[in-house]
Amino acid sequence: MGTEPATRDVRHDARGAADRRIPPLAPGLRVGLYGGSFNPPHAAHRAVSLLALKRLRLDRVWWLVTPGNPLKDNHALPPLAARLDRALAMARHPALVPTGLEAGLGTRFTYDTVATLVRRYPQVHFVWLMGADNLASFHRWQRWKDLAALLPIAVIDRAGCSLNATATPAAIALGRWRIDEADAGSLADRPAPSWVFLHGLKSPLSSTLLRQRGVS
Ligand SMILES: Nc1ncnc2c1ncn2[C@@H]1O[C@H](COP(=O)(O)OP(=O)(O)OP(=O)(O)O)[C@@H](O)[C@H]1O
Ligand SMILES: O=C(O)c1ccc[n+]([C@@H]2O[C@H](COP(=O)([O-])O)[C@@H](O)[C@H]2O)c1
Repeated sequence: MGTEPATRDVRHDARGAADRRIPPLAPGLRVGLYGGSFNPPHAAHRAVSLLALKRLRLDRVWWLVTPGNPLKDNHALPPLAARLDRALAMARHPALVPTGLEAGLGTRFTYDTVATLVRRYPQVHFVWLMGADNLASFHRWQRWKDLAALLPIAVIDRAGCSLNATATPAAIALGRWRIDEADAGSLADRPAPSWVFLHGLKSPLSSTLLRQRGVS
């Protein structure tokens, strides 16, 4: 009886460590990196991932559940372990892999995370995935031009964002490296910078909406 809480803590710590590890990787794999707060995860996260898997011909999509978006106020952000548990429940697909690896690496800025991964796994084809709203604020991300030079990027259309997403500072600055959507299947093999805007998903779902409805 007296040892029960301690035993539970040990198990929790072991789980926590596993959650923060880099998932298994083989050379040549095509891996989408899909960063997010996932507060809470929702069906559009899954739909974006499945669209990217198919259209970009990826082998996996890792959901990088962030310790905290550097541009957001995170005071009410639930703990990483809780968001990861919900992400695992939402993903329900062998190729969708929620992970807390940024907490394990000790990185918070996407540039630092991606720089670490591409350096450690030079034979893996990583692609950054994000919704169109993030393209609109991308020019405020730390070292965003350097990030765009590290790996190809796919931007997925989002309800309310598509009209102006491609007229934003980052989209204009990176304009000459945009490829045709018809060539999306080759994005993972291309040298960076290279990016594509994927239409075909216009989900109005958001974590904000779910929190407002009290669903989270
Ligand atoms: N409906 C959607 N369509 C396309 N992309 C989406 C959609 N919802 C989320 N994303 C993308 O998923 C990634 C993770 O997003 P996040 O976890 O912040 O969810 P969110 O719904 O945008 O949350 P919040 O409303 O709290 O900002 C981001 O790149 C975001 O642009
Ligand atoms: O690196 C940055 O400067 C940076 C600024 C804003 C957001 N990001 C990343 O963008 C991803 C999407 O965040 P969010 O909160 O919109 O889901 C997530 O992985 C964040 O860490 C990264």
